[in-house]
Amino acid sequence: MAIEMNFDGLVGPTHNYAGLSFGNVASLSNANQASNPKAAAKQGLQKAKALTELGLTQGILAPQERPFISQLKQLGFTGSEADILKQAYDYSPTLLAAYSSASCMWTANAATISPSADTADNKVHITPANLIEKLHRSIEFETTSRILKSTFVDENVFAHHDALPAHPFFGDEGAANHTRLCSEYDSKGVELFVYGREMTNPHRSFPKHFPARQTLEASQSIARLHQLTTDNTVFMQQNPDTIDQGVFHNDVISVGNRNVLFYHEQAFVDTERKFDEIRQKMGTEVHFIKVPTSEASIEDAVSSYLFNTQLVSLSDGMAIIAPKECEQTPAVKAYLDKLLTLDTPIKAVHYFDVKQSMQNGGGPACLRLRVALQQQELAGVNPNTILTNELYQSLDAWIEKHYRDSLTIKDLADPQLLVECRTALDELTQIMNLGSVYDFQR
Ligand SMILES: N=C(N)NCCC[C@H](NC(=O)CCC(=O)O)C(=O)O
Repeated sequence: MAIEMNFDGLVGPTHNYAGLSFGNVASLSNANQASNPKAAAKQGLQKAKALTELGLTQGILAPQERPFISQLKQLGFTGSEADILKQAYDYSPTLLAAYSSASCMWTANAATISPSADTADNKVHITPANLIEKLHRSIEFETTSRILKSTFVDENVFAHHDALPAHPFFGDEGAANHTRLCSEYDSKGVELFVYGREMTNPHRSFPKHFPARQTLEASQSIARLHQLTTDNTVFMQQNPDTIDQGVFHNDVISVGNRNVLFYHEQAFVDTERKFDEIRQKMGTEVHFIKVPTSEASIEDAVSSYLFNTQLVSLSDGMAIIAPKECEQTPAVKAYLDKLLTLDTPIKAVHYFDVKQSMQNGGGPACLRLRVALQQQELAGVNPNTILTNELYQSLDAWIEKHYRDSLTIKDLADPQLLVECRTALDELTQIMNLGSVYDFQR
Protein backbone atom coordinates (compact mmCIF):
# COMPACT_ATOMS: atom_id res chain seq x y z
CA MET A 1 0.00 0.00 0.00
CA ALA A 2 1.34 3.46 -0.87
CA ILE A 3 1.21 6.45 1.44
CA GLU A 4 1.54 10.18 0.91
CA MET A 5 4.38 11.73 2.87
CA ASN A 6 4.77 15.41 3.54
CA PHE A 7 8.33 16.72 3.86
CA ASP A 8 8.24 19.99 5.77
CA GLY A 9 11.00 22.55 5.47
CA LEU A 10 12.74 23.18 8.78
CA VAL A 11 12.88 26.97 9.11
CA GLY A 12 16.48 28.19 9.06
CA PRO A 13 18.10 30.39 11.73
CA THR A 14 18.15 33.50 9.49
CA HIS A 15 14.35 33.68 9.00
CA ASN A 16 13.66 37.39 8.43
CA TYR A 17 11.28 39.81 6.76
CA ALA A 18 13.03 41.56 3.88
CA GLY A 19 10.21 42.30 1.42
CA LEU A 20 11.96 40.38 -1.33
CA SER A 21 8.97 38.91 -3.17
CA PHE A 22 7.27 41.44 -5.44
CA GLY A 23 3.82 39.99 -6.20
CA ASN A 24 3.54 38.31 -2.78
CA VAL A 25 1.38 40.65 -0.69
CA ALA A 26 2.47 39.40 2.77
CA SER A 27 6.19 39.60 1.94
CA LEU A 28 5.89 43.22 0.85
CA SER A 29 3.57 44.35 3.64
CA ASN A 30 5.69 42.89 6.47
CA ALA A 31 9.04 44.08 5.10
CA ASN A 32 11.52 45.19 7.74
CA GLN A 33 9.56 43.95 10.74
CA ALA A 34 11.64 42.06 13.30
CA SER A 35 11.23 38.30 12.88
CA ASN A 36 11.44 35.52 15.46
CA PRO A 37 13.43 32.62 13.92
CA LYS A 38 13.05 30.43 17.02
CA ALA A 39 9.26 30.78 17.05
CA ALA A 40 9.13 30.26 13.27
CA ALA A 41 11.07 27.00 13.43
CA LYS A 42 9.04 25.73 16.39
CA GLN A 43 5.70 26.61 14.78
CA GLY A 44 6.66 24.65 11.66
CA LEU A 45 7.98 21.67 13.60
CA GLN A 46 4.88 21.55 15.80
CA LYS A 47 2.64 21.55 12.75
CA ALA A 48 4.65 18.63 11.32
CA LYS A 49 4.48 16.74 14.60
CA ALA A 50 0.72 17.31 14.88
CA LEU A 51 0.30 15.69 11.47
CA THR A 52 2.14 12.59 12.68
CA GLU A 53 -0.29 12.53 15.61
CA LEU A 54 -3.15 12.57 13.09
CA GLY A 55 -1.65 9.39 11.65
CA LEU A 56 0.37 10.74 8.71
CA THR A 57 3.98 9.96 7.88
CA GLN A 58 6.01 13.10 7.98
CA GLY A 59 9.49 13.98 6.72
CA ILE A 60 11.75 16.96 7.33
CA LEU A 61 13.95 18.77 4.80
CA ALA A 62 16.98 20.57 6.19
CA PRO A 63 17.40 24.32 5.69
CA GLN A 64 20.23 25.89 3.68
CA GLU A 65 23.37 27.72 4.57
CA ARG A 66 22.75 31.47 4.96
CA PRO A 67 24.26 34.06 4.78
CA PHE A 68 25.55 32.45 1.60
CA ILE A 69 29.20 33.52 1.69
CA SER A 70 30.40 31.44 -1.28
CA GLN A 71 27.85 33.18 -3.53
CA LEU A 72 28.67 36.65 -2.13
CA LYS A 73 32.29 35.98 -3.12
CA GLN A 74 31.09 35.39 -6.69
CA LEU A 75 29.86 39.00 -6.66
CA GLY A 76 33.35 40.32 -5.93
CA PHE A 77 33.11 40.87 -2.16
CA THR A 78 36.47 39.95 -0.66
CA GLY A 79 38.45 39.74 2.57
CA SER A 80 37.48 37.93 5.74
CA GLU A 81 33.93 36.63 6.10
CA ALA A 82 33.16 39.54 8.45
CA ASP A 83 34.47 41.94 5.73
CA ILE A 84 32.30 40.26 3.10
CA LEU A 85 29.16 40.64 5.23
CA LYS A 86 29.95 44.29 5.97
CA GLN A 87 30.71 45.14 2.34
CA ALA A 88 27.55 43.44 1.10
CA TYR A 89 25.42 45.20 3.74
CA ASP A 90 27.01 48.61 3.05
CA TYR A 91 26.49 48.09 -0.68
CA SER A 92 22.83 47.12 -0.22
CA PRO A 93 21.01 45.72 2.82
CA THR A 94 18.51 44.19 0.38
CA LEU A 95 21.28 42.31 -1.40
CA LEU A 96 22.61 40.89 1.84
CA ALA A 97 19.02 40.00 2.84
CA ALA A 98 18.58 38.10 -0.44
CA TYR A 99 21.72 36.07 0.26
CA SER A 100 20.56 35.48 3.84
CA SER A 101 16.91 34.54 3.27
CA ALA A 102 15.55 31.40 4.90
CA SER A 103 13.14 31.02 1.95
CA CYS A 104 14.03 27.35 1.37
CA MET A 105 11.62 26.63 4.26
CA TRP A 106 8.82 26.70 1.65
CA THR A 107 9.56 23.25 0.33
CA ALA A 108 6.49 23.25 -1.93
CA ASN A 109 8.87 25.22 -4.13
CA ALA A 110 11.83 22.87 -3.69
CA ALA A 111 10.96 20.43 -6.46
CA THR A 112 8.32 18.68 -8.52
CA ILE A 113 7.92 14.98 -7.72
CA SER A 114 6.12 12.37 -9.81
CA PRO A 115 5.30 9.10 -8.04
CA SER A 116 6.31 5.80 -9.60
CA ALA A 117 2.73 4.85 -10.50
CA ASP A 118 2.71 7.67 -13.05
CA THR A 119 6.14 7.35 -14.68
CA ALA A 120 7.13 5.08 -17.61
CA ASP A 121 10.13 3.54 -15.82
CA ASN A 122 8.23 3.19 -12.51
CA LYS A 123 10.74 5.30 -10.61
CA VAL A 124 9.92 8.32 -8.45
CA HIS A 125 11.14 11.32 -10.48
CA ILE A 126 12.40 14.45 -8.74
CA THR A 127 13.31 17.80 -10.36
CA PRO A 128 14.48 20.67 -8.16
CA ALA A 129 12.87 24.00 -9.09
CA ASN A 130 15.15 26.70 -10.54
CA LEU A 131 13.07 29.49 -8.89
CA ILE A 132 14.66 32.02 -11.24
CA GLU A 133 11.99 34.71 -10.78
CA LYS A 134 13.40 35.90 -7.43
CA LEU A 135 17.09 36.42 -6.74
CA HIS A 136 16.89 35.11 -3.17
CA ARG A 137 15.19 31.92 -4.36
CA SER A 138 17.33 31.39 -7.48
CA ILE A 139 20.28 30.51 -5.23
CA GLU A 140 18.47 27.55 -3.64
CA PHE A 141 18.42 24.79 -6.24
CA GLU A 142 21.99 23.46 -6.07
CA THR A 143 21.89 22.83 -2.35
CA THR A 144 18.25 21.72 -2.63
CA SER A 145 19.39 19.07 -5.07
CA ARG A 146 22.05 17.82 -2.64
CA ILE A 147 19.58 17.75 0.25
CA LEU A 148 17.02 15.88 -1.85
CA LYS A 149 19.67 13.32 -2.84
CA SER A 150 20.60 12.86 0.84
CA THR A 151 16.92 12.40 1.66
CA PHE A 152 15.62 10.26 -1.22
CA VAL A 153 18.68 8.07 -1.25
CA ASP A 154 18.07 4.79 -3.07
CA GLU A 155 18.97 5.28 -6.74
CA ASN A 156 17.09 2.11 -7.67
CA VAL A 157 13.81 3.82 -6.87
CA PHE A 158 14.49 7.58 -7.08
CA ALA A 159 15.51 9.38 -10.31
CA HIS A 160 17.01 12.80 -9.56
CA HIS A 161 17.11 15.35 -12.40
CA ASP A 162 18.97 18.65 -12.65
CA ALA A 163 16.95 21.85 -12.32
CA LEU A 164 15.72 23.29 -15.67
CA PRO A 165 17.94 25.87 -17.42
CA ALA A 166 18.09 29.06 -15.36
CA HIS A 167 16.31 31.33 -17.83
CA PRO A 168 12.89 33.06 -17.54
CA PHE A 169 11.67 30.90 -20.44
CA PHE A 170 11.81 27.92 -18.06
CA GLY A 171 10.72 29.64 -14.83
CA ASP A 172 9.84 26.77 -12.49
CA GLU A 173 8.47 26.99 -8.94
CA GLY A 174 8.07 23.30 -8.25
CA ALA A 175 5.16 21.54 -6.57
CA ALA A 176 3.40 24.83 -5.77
CA ASN A 177 2.05 24.63 -9.34
CA HIS A 178 1.63 20.86 -9.56
CA THR A 179 -1.17 18.71 -8.16
CA ARG A 180 -1.54 14.99 -8.55
CA LEU A 181 -5.05 13.61 -8.70
CA CYS A 182 -5.60 9.86 -8.24
CA SER A 183 -8.07 7.43 -6.74
CA GLU A 184 -5.53 5.69 -4.46
CA TYR A 185 -1.94 6.87 -3.88
CA ASP A 186 -0.58 3.77 -5.61
CA SER A 187 -2.87 3.89 -8.64
CA LYS A 188 -1.91 5.78 -11.77
CA GLY A 189 -2.96 9.40 -11.46
CA VAL A 190 -3.33 12.54 -13.53
CA GLU A 191 -0.70 15.21 -12.93
CA LEU A 192 -2.12 18.71 -13.19
CA PHE A 193 0.43 21.39 -14.06
CA VAL A 194 -0.73 24.98 -13.64
CA TYR A 195 1.25 27.73 -15.36
CA GLY A 196 1.09 31.51 -15.36
CA ARG A 197 2.62 32.27 -18.73
CA GLU A 198 3.16 30.65 -22.10
CA MET A 199 6.50 31.89 -23.48
CA THR A 200 6.17 30.42 -26.98
CA ASN A 201 2.80 32.13 -27.51
CA PRO A 202 2.99 35.90 -26.87
CA HIS A 203 -0.71 36.24 -27.75
CA ARG A 204 -1.87 34.30 -24.71
CA SER A 205 -2.94 36.39 -21.71
CA PHE A 206 -0.53 37.01 -18.85
CA PRO A 207 -0.57 39.21 -15.73
CA LYS A 208 0.03 42.95 -16.16
CA HIS A 209 1.43 43.97 -12.78
CA PHE A 210 2.93 40.99 -11.00
CA PRO A 211 5.16 38.27 -12.42
CA ALA A 212 3.88 34.89 -13.58
CA ARG A 213 6.53 32.68 -12.03
CA GLN A 214 5.72 29.36 -13.73
CA THR A 215 5.87 28.91 -17.50
CA LEU A 216 4.06 26.28 -19.54
CA GLU A 217 7.36 25.37 -21.17
CA ALA A 218 8.90 24.58 -17.77
CA SER A 219 5.94 22.39 -16.81
CA GLN A 220 6.07 20.55 -20.15
CA SER A 221 9.82 19.93 -19.75
CA ILE A 222 9.23 18.41 -16.33
CA ALA A 223 6.51 16.15 -17.71
CA ARG A 224 8.98 14.95 -20.38
CA LEU A 225 11.80 14.44 -17.85
CA HIS A 226 9.46 12.51 -15.57
CA GLN A 227 8.35 10.23 -18.40
CA LEU A 228 4.70 11.23 -18.12
CA THR A 229 2.41 10.97 -21.14
CA THR A 230 -0.46 12.98 -22.60
CA ASP A 231 -2.78 10.39 -21.02
CA ASN A 232 -1.76 11.35 -17.50
CA THR A 233 -0.98 15.07 -17.72
CA VAL A 234 -3.17 18.17 -17.94
CA PHE A 235 -1.76 21.70 -18.37
CA MET A 236 -3.99 24.49 -17.15
CA GLN A 237 -3.45 28.24 -17.13
CA GLN A 238 -3.77 30.21 -13.91
CA ASN A 239 -6.09 33.21 -14.16
CA PRO A 240 -3.73 36.19 -14.81
CA ASP A 241 -6.13 38.62 -13.08
CA THR A 242 -5.72 36.75 -9.81
CA ILE A 243 -1.92 36.69 -10.14
CA ASP A 244 -2.25 40.48 -10.32
CA GLN A 245 -4.17 40.34 -7.01
CA GLY A 246 -1.41 38.48 -5.20
CA VAL A 247 -1.98 34.83 -6.18
CA PHE A 248 1.67 34.26 -7.00
CA HIS A 249 1.44 30.44 -7.07
CA ASN A 250 -1.40 28.08 -7.89
CA ASP A 251 -1.27 26.71 -4.34
CA VAL A 252 -2.57 30.08 -3.15
CA ILE A 253 -5.85 29.46 -5.03
CA SER A 254 -6.37 25.68 -5.22
CA VAL A 255 -5.35 22.47 -3.48
CA GLY A 256 -5.93 18.87 -4.44
CA ASN A 257 -5.65 15.45 -2.84
CA ARG A 258 -6.57 12.07 -4.33
CA ASN A 259 -9.80 12.64 -6.28
CA VAL A 260 -10.63 16.06 -4.81
CA LEU A 261 -9.76 19.48 -6.20
CA PHE A 262 -10.69 22.33 -3.86
CA TYR A 263 -10.48 25.60 -5.78
CA HIS A 264 -11.64 29.18 -6.07
CA GLU A 265 -14.05 29.99 -8.85
CA GLN A 266 -11.55 32.50 -10.33
CA ALA A 267 -8.49 30.24 -10.10
CA PHE A 268 -8.12 29.13 -13.71
CA VAL A 269 -8.61 30.00 -17.37
CA ASP A 270 -10.93 27.77 -19.41
CA THR A 271 -12.01 25.91 -16.27
CA GLU A 272 -14.86 23.70 -17.47
CA ARG A 273 -13.13 22.45 -20.62
CA LYS A 274 -10.00 21.56 -18.63
CA PHE A 275 -12.01 19.87 -15.87
CA ASP A 276 -13.61 17.70 -18.57
CA GLU A 277 -10.13 16.73 -19.73
CA ILE A 278 -9.20 15.79 -16.14
CA ARG A 279 -12.41 13.72 -15.76
CA GLN A 280 -11.78 11.92 -19.03
CA LYS A 281 -8.12 11.15 -18.21
CA MET A 282 -8.91 10.06 -14.63
CA GLY A 283 -11.63 7.69 -15.75
CA THR A 284 -13.05 7.70 -12.20
CA GLU A 285 -15.11 10.14 -10.19
CA VAL A 286 -13.46 13.51 -9.40
CA HIS A 287 -14.87 15.94 -6.82
CA PHE A 288 -14.36 19.54 -7.91
CA ILE A 289 -15.24 21.66 -4.87
CA LYS A 290 -15.69 25.25 -5.99
CA VAL A 291 -15.54 28.21 -3.62
CA PRO A 292 -17.53 31.06 -5.20
CA THR A 293 -16.36 34.67 -5.01
CA SER A 294 -19.61 35.51 -3.22
CA GLU A 295 -18.46 33.36 -0.26
CA ALA A 296 -14.73 34.20 -0.27
CA SER A 297 -13.22 37.06 -2.25
CA ILE A 298 -9.76 36.80 -3.80
CA GLU A 299 -8.62 39.28 -1.15
CA ASP A 300 -9.86 36.98 1.62
CA ALA A 301 -8.30 33.95 -0.07
CA VAL A 302 -4.94 35.74 -0.26
CA SER A 303 -4.96 37.12 3.28
CA SER A 304 -6.31 33.97 4.99
CA TYR A 305 -4.60 31.43 2.70
CA LEU A 306 -7.79 29.38 2.47
CA PHE A 307 -6.26 27.40 -0.40
CA ASN A 308 -2.72 27.22 0.94
CA THR A 309 -4.10 24.58 3.20
CA GLN A 310 -3.11 20.94 3.15
CA LEU A 311 -5.79 18.51 2.13
CA VAL A 312 -4.90 15.20 3.75
CA SER A 313 -6.49 11.76 3.94
CA LEU A 314 -7.07 10.56 7.50
CA SER A 315 -8.67 7.32 8.63
CA ASP A 316 -12.06 9.02 8.96
CA GLY A 317 -12.04 11.12 5.78
CA MET A 318 -10.19 14.09 4.36
CA ALA A 319 -9.15 17.00 6.54
CA ILE A 320 -8.02 20.53 5.79
CA ILE A 321 -4.90 21.68 7.62
CA ALA A 322 -5.39 25.43 7.75
CA PRO A 323 -3.53 28.41 9.15
CA LYS A 324 -5.14 30.24 12.10
CA GLU A 325 -5.69 33.18 9.77
CA CYS A 326 -8.56 31.18 8.17
CA GLU A 327 -10.24 30.94 11.56
CA GLN A 328 -9.75 34.67 12.10
CA THR A 329 -11.18 35.76 8.71
CA PRO A 330 -14.98 35.77 9.24
CA ALA A 331 -16.07 34.96 5.65
CA VAL A 332 -13.52 32.16 5.38
CA LYS A 333 -14.39 30.67 8.77
CA ALA A 334 -18.09 30.76 7.84
CA TYR A 335 -17.33 29.05 4.55
CA LEU A 336 -15.25 26.31 6.18
CA ASP A 337 -17.94 25.70 8.82
CA LYS A 338 -20.49 25.36 6.04
CA LEU A 339 -18.21 23.10 3.98
CA LEU A 340 -18.24 20.53 6.78
CA THR A 341 -22.03 20.30 6.58
CA LEU A 342 -21.99 19.65 2.84
CA ASP A 343 -21.76 16.16 1.46
CA THR A 344 -18.11 16.26 0.29
CA PRO A 345 -15.13 14.03 1.13
CA ILE A 346 -13.81 16.83 3.41
CA LYS A 347 -14.87 16.01 6.98
CA ALA A 348 -12.68 18.15 9.28
CA VAL A 349 -10.62 21.34 9.52
CA HIS A 350 -7.61 21.68 11.85
CA TYR A 351 -6.14 25.14 12.47
CA PHE A 352 -2.43 25.76 13.16
CA ASP A 353 -0.35 28.75 14.14
CA VAL A 354 2.30 29.26 11.45
CA LYS A 355 2.19 33.05 11.68
CA GLN A 356 5.94 33.61 11.36
CA SER A 357 5.86 31.91 7.96
CA MET A 358 2.48 33.42 6.95
CA GLN A 359 3.93 36.91 7.38
CA ASN A 360 6.23 36.12 4.47
CA GLY A 361 3.44 34.58 2.39
CA GLY A 362 4.01 30.94 3.35
CA GLY A 363 1.09 28.90 4.69
CA PRO A 364 0.86 25.21 5.69
CA ALA A 365 0.96 24.02 2.07
CA CYS A 366 4.03 26.13 1.21
CA LEU A 367 5.88 24.49 4.07
CA ARG A 368 5.55 20.98 2.69
CA LEU A 369 6.69 18.91 -0.30
CA ARG A 370 4.44 15.94 -0.98
CA VAL A 371 5.44 12.56 -2.27
CA ALA A 372 3.39 9.39 -2.70
CA LEU A 373 5.59 6.41 -1.86
CA GLN A 374 5.25 2.66 -2.14
CA GLN A 375 6.64 0.67 0.81
CA GLN A 376 9.92 -0.23 -0.94
CA GLU A 377 10.42 3.45 -1.82
CA LEU A 378 9.82 4.49 1.78
CA ALA A 379 12.60 2.06 2.68
CA GLY A 380 14.88 4.03 0.33
CA VAL A 381 14.36 7.28 2.25
CA ASN A 382 17.06 8.39 4.72
CA PRO A 383 15.47 7.26 8.04
CA ASN A 384 16.89 10.27 9.91
CA THR A 385 14.67 12.57 7.83
CA ILE A 386 11.47 10.84 8.93
CA LEU A 387 9.83 12.59 11.86
CA THR A 388 9.64 10.33 14.90
CA ASN A 389 9.10 11.45 18.46
CA GLU A 390 12.85 11.08 18.97
CA LEU A 391 13.74 13.24 15.96
CA TYR A 392 11.18 15.81 17.09
CA GLN A 393 12.83 16.01 20.52
CA SER A 394 16.31 16.38 18.97
CA LEU A 395 15.21 19.08 16.54
CA ASP A 396 13.29 20.98 19.19
CA ALA A 397 16.34 20.97 21.48
CA TRP A 398 18.56 21.94 18.53
CA ILE A 399 16.32 24.95 17.74
CA GLU A 400 16.23 25.93 21.40
CA LYS A 401 20.04 25.84 21.56
CA HIS A 402 20.95 27.65 18.34
CA TYR A 403 18.18 30.05 17.30
CA ARG A 404 17.70 33.71 18.13
CA ASP A 405 14.27 34.99 19.08
CA SER A 406 14.58 38.26 17.22
CA LEU A 407 16.23 39.21 13.95
CA THR A 408 16.27 42.37 11.85
CA ILE A 409 17.97 43.08 8.51
CA LYS A 410 20.80 44.87 10.33
CA ASP A 411 21.61 41.69 12.28
CA LEU A 412 22.35 39.83 9.04
CA ALA A 413 25.72 41.61 8.83
CA ASP A 414 26.70 40.37 12.30
CA PRO A 415 29.62 37.90 11.84
CA GLN A 416 28.50 36.13 15.02
CA LEU A 417 25.22 35.19 13.31
CA LEU A 418 27.22 33.44 10.57
CA VAL A 419 29.13 31.46 13.18
CA GLU A 420 25.88 30.51 14.94
CA CYS A 421 24.25 29.38 11.68
CA ARG A 422 27.19 27.23 10.63
CA THR A 423 27.54 25.63 14.05
CA ALA A 424 23.84 24.81 14.01
CA LEU A 425 23.81 23.40 10.47
CA ASP A 426 26.94 21.35 11.02
CA GLU A 427 25.24 19.71 13.98
CA LEU A 428 22.04 19.26 11.99
CA THR A 429 23.79 17.33 9.21
CA GLN A 430 24.84 14.88 11.90
CA ILE A 431 21.39 14.64 13.49
CA MET A 432 19.82 14.01 10.08
CA ASN A 433 22.77 12.04 8.66
CA LEU A 434 22.91 14.18 5.53
CA GLY A 435 26.63 14.18 4.77
CA SER A 436 28.40 17.38 3.70
CA VAL A 437 25.60 19.12 1.84
CA TYR A 438 26.70 22.70 2.59
CA ASP A 439 29.41 24.68 0.77
CA PHE A 440 31.06 25.58 4.09
CA GLN A 441 31.53 21.85 4.79
CA ARG A 442 33.16 21.09 1.43
N1 LIG B 1 3.11 29.40 -2.19
C1 LIG B 1 4.20 28.71 -1.96
N2 LIG B 1 4.27 27.48 -2.33
N3 LIG B 1 5.29 29.26 -1.39
C2 LIG B 1 5.34 30.49 -0.70
C3 LIG B 1 6.67 31.10 -0.86
C4 LIG B 1 6.79 32.42 -0.15
C5 LIG B 1 8.07 33.13 -0.51
N4 LIG B 1 8.24 34.32 0.31
C6 LIG B 1 9.43 34.94 0.34
O1 LIG B 1 10.40 34.56 -0.27
C7 LIG B 1 9.52 36.20 1.21
C8 LIG B 1 10.92 36.51 1.64
C9 LIG B 1 11.05 37.89 2.21
O2 LIG B 1 10.40 38.82 1.72
O3 LIG B 1 11.86 38.06 3.17
C10 LIG B 1 8.07 33.50 -1.99
O4 LIG B 1 7.51 34.55 -2.33
O5 LIG B 1 8.60 32.73 -2.80
